[in-house]
Amino acid sequence: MLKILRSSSASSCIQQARYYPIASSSSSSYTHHRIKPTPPFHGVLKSFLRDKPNHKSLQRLFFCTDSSDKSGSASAVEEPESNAAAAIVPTAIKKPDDFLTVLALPLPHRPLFPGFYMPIYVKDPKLLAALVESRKRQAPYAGAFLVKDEPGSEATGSDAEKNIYELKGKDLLNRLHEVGTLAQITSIQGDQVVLIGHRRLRITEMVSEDPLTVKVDHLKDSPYNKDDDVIKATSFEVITTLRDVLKTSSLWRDHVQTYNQHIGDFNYPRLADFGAAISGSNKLQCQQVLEELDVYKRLRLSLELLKKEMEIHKIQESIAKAIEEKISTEQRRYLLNEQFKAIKKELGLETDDKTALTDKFRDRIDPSKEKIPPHVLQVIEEELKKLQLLEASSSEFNVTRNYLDWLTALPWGNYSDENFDVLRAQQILDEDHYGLTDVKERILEFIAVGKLRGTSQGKIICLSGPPGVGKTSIGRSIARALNRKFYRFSVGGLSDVAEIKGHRRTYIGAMPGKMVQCLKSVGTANPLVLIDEIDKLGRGHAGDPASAMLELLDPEQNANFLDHYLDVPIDLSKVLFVCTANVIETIPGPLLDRMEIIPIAGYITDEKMHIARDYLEKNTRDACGVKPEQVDLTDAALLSLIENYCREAGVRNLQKQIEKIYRKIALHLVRQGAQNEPLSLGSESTQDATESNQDETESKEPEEAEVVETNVSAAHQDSDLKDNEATEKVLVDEKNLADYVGKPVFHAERMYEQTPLGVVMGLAWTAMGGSTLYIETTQVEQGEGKGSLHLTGQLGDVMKESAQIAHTVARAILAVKDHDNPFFANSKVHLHVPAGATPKDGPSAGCTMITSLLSLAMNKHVKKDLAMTGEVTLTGRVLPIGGVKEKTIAARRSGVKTIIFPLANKRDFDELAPNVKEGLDVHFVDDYNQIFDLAFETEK
Ligand SMILES: Nc1ncnc2c1ncn2[C@@H]1O[C@H](COP(=O)(O)OP(=O)(O)OP(=O)(O)O)[C@@H](O)[C@H]1O
Repeated sequence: MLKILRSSSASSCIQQARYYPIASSSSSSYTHHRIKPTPPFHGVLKSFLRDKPNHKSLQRLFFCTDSSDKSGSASAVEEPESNAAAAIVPTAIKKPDDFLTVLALPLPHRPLFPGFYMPIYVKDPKLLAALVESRKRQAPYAGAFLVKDEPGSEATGSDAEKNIYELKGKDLLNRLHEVGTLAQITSIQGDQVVLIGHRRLRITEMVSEDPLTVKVDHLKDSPYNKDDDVIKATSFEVITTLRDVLKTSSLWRDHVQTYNQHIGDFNYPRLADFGAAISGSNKLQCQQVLEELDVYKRLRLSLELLKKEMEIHKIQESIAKAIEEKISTEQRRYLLNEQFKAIKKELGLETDDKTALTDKFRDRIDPSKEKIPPHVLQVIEEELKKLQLLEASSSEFNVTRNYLDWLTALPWGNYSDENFDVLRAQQILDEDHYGLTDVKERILEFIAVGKLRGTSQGKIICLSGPPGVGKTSIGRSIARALNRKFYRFSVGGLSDVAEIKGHRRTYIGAMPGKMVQCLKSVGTANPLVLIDEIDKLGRGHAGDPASAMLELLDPEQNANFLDHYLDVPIDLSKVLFVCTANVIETIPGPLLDRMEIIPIAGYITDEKMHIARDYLEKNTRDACGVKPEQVDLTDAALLSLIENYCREAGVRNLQKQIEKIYRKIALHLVRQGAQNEPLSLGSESTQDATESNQDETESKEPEEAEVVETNVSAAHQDSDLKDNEATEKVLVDEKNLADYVGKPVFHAERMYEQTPLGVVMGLAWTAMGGSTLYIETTQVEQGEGKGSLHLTGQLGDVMKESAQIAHTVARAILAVKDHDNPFFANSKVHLHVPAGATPKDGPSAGCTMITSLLSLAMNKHVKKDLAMTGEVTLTGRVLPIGGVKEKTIAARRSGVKTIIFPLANKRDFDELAPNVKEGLDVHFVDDYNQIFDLAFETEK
C-alpha cells in the first residue's frame, strides 16, 4: 500500500514539515554523492532545509536542478550528472537511462515534475520492501505515475487514496496515467519515502502484479530551436508572469530567491516545468504539462496556468484588501470614539457611563445614608463595585444596573410625619363619608394608641361588606386622616406568587413584587396599602399566593420581608395594611386570623338619603359643572330613586343614577342657554334693531345660534352668565324622575301584601347585602301514607337538609298542637324558594320553613308584615345566624314590622344603630314554640 503525503492541502504542510530532517539528510547525502559541482538548485534546497525547517516553502514540491533530462535540447550537452555519478558513485550503479523496468508508485494528487522533491508515505509493505531492496541494490529508482480519477466516482481526499491502495496489478495499471516521472528514492524512513523527479517515462507494459512493476520508455522532449523568437518570447512572458506570481504570492515567497538566483540556469523545458509545478492548478492540468513533449507547447500551457494563478492572486488580493479596509475603518472608529470619550472626561465635560451611573446611585443614597440599614448599604456598595468591573454592553451590567436602580430608589427609613390629632382625623373622615361609625371609631382608636406610644405600628384592617359600601374610598380617606401615602392594589384572581414576592433576578425581565413597587412609588416607608379583593385571591400554580400574602401582612414576619428580586430584607412593620373583601368566608384561614375585621353591612334608606344628599349629589353636581341654584332635586325624588331603583346594600348604583340625572340636567341647561343666547346677542349688539330682526334670530336653529355665538366678543360673557342665571331652575321630583332615569327597576320588594297560606317571609344574607325571601309550600297530593317532601328553588345541600329537618319538626309540632291532623302523614308537600334562578344555601331559613309547613298543614295565615330567620335543630331549638344588620336593613326595606331573630343574636341587634332598629317589633327566641306563638297569634 502506498500513501502519498498530500502536497497541496494545508494539512500537508504540517506533515511535510515533519519530514525535513529526513529530507535534509537525504538531500545532503545525495549532493555529497552525486553532484559535482553542487548544482545551484541543490544549494538552494539545502539552505531551505537547514535554515527553515518548518517553512511553508516545502508544502508542495521540493525543487532541484540536476535531474533534468537535457538531452532533448537542440543544443544538448553531456549530462553532468552522469559524469558526476561516474566520478562519485561506484560504477556498479546504473544510470537513470538503464531503468527500463521500474516499480510503479501511484501519486493521487499531483504528478511529480522533473527537478522537484516529493515526500510520500508508502503503506503497502510489499512495495515498501521492494523499494528498500532496490535502494540496497544501488538502484534507487521507481516510476511515479499520477492516478486517474475513478470514473463516475465522487470520492475525494482520503477516500480516493484508500481506493488506490486496495488496487493491485492490472486494476492499478488501468488507473495510472501512462506518462509519469522517473523518481529517485533519496531516503526511506519507516514508510516515509522522499522522491526526486528526473525524466519523463511512459508505461509500455506490465511486468509483475504485486508490487506493480512496469516496463517504461524514457521520453525525450521534441527537438526545438532555442533561438526561435516565438519560444524566446513565450519564455520571457513565462518569466515575467512567474516573477509577478512569486512577487504577489506569499505562498511562493521562498521560491523567489531560488528563482532570482538561478533563472539563468533554466532551459526552456525546465522553465515550463517550474511554472506548472508552482502553479496551484489542478492535477489534470499539471499532468497535461507533464505529457507535453513539445517545448513550445509546454511553455504555452505553463504560461496559461501561471496567468490563471495570477488572476486568482488578484482576486485574493482584492478580497483581502476589502476585508482589511473594513476592519481598519471599524478600528479607526473605535479608537476615535475612545479618544473622544477620554478627551471629554479630561475636560470634565462628561464622565463615562459607568461613573455617571455610579454617581447617580450614590447621589440617591447619600442624603439618607445613615437611615439605610448596614446590610443594605453593604449590598449597594458591592453592587456598585461590580458595576465598575462589568463591561457596559454585557447583559450582566444591565441586570446589576436595574437592581441598583430599585435598591437605591427605595425609601429606606424615610417616614411621612403621621397625624396623631384625633379631632382633625375625625373631621377628615366625616368629610369624606357619612356613617361608617365602626370604621371611623377603629381608626381613631388606632391614632389614639399611636399618639400615646409616640409611634404607630403596622396593622391589618379588613373591611368586609357588599360592593359599593365605600370600602375602597374609606381606605383612601383613612390614609388622608393619618397623613400617610396611599397605595392600592388588587389581588383578585392573583395566582402568581411572583406578583407579591417578585421574580428572582436571574430571570429575564425580572421585576420586584408589588410591595417593593409600592414603596418606590410612594417614596415613604409607612404608607397605607389597600389590598383590594383579598377574598378573591387566586390559587397559585407555582407557589401559594395566600402564604406569600401572609408573609407580607403578618406583623410578626414582615419586619424582615424578603422580596425575591431585592434579596435584602425590608421592614414593612410600619406599613398600615387595609384589606377589602366582599365575604370573609373565602379569605384563607391563617390570613383571616391576623386581620381585624370591620364589617360594613350596607346602608338603610335613611343612610342612603344622607349619603346621596350630602356626598354623592354634591360631588356629582360639581363634576358636571352645575350650580346648586340651577337644580332642585327633591327629597321625594331621592327617596323614590333609592326605593325603586337602588335597593342594593351599597351606593354605587345610586351614585350612577344621580350622575345620570345630572348629565341630563347639564344637557338641558346647555340647550336652554343656547336657545337664550341669540336673544341676548340681538338685544345687545343691535340696540335699535327692528323686532323682525329679533324674531329672525330667535327662530334660528341651535346650531346656527352657536355659529353666531362664536362672533360674540369676551365683553358679552357677563351677559351670558346672566342668561344662565335667568334660565329656569330644573326641578327633579318624584313625578318626572322617570324622564331622567327611566322606569323603576323594582316595583315592589314584597311579592305578597298579605302572605297566602303556606307562604312565610324569611331573611337572607348575600354578598350583595341582606334580602328578603319567601318560603312557599303547597300540597301536591293526598292519600294514606303518601306523606313526603319535594324541594325546588336551586337549594344547596345544607338548605335541603334544613328543609328535611323542618318537615320533621313541623310534623312533631303539629302532633302536639293538633294531634288529630294527619296532614304530614298523608300529604305530598312541595316546598319552593323563589327566585328559582338564584342558588341558595344555608340553614338560617329553618324556622321559616317550619312556619310555612305548619301554615299549610293547619290552614292558617301567618301574621301580617312578619319576617323571621334562624336555624332550627331537630328538637326545635333555634340557633344563631349571621348578617343581623343586613337582614334588619333588608326587612325594613320591605316594610316588615315584626322580625323574629334567634335569642343568641340579641347582642348583635342591640349593637345596631338606633335608626336601623327604629320602628321594628323584634322578638328573640330560642325555641320554635315561641315562633309558633308569634306567627300564628292573630289567628288564635
Ligand atoms: N358612607 C359613605 N359616604 C359617602 N360616600 C360613600 C359612602 N359609602 C360609599 N360611598 C361612595 O360610593 C362609591 C363606591 O364606593 P367604593 O368604590 O369604595 O365601594 P367598595 O365597597 O370598595 O366596592 P367594591 O367592593 O365593589 O370594591 C364611592 O364613590 C364612595 O365615595
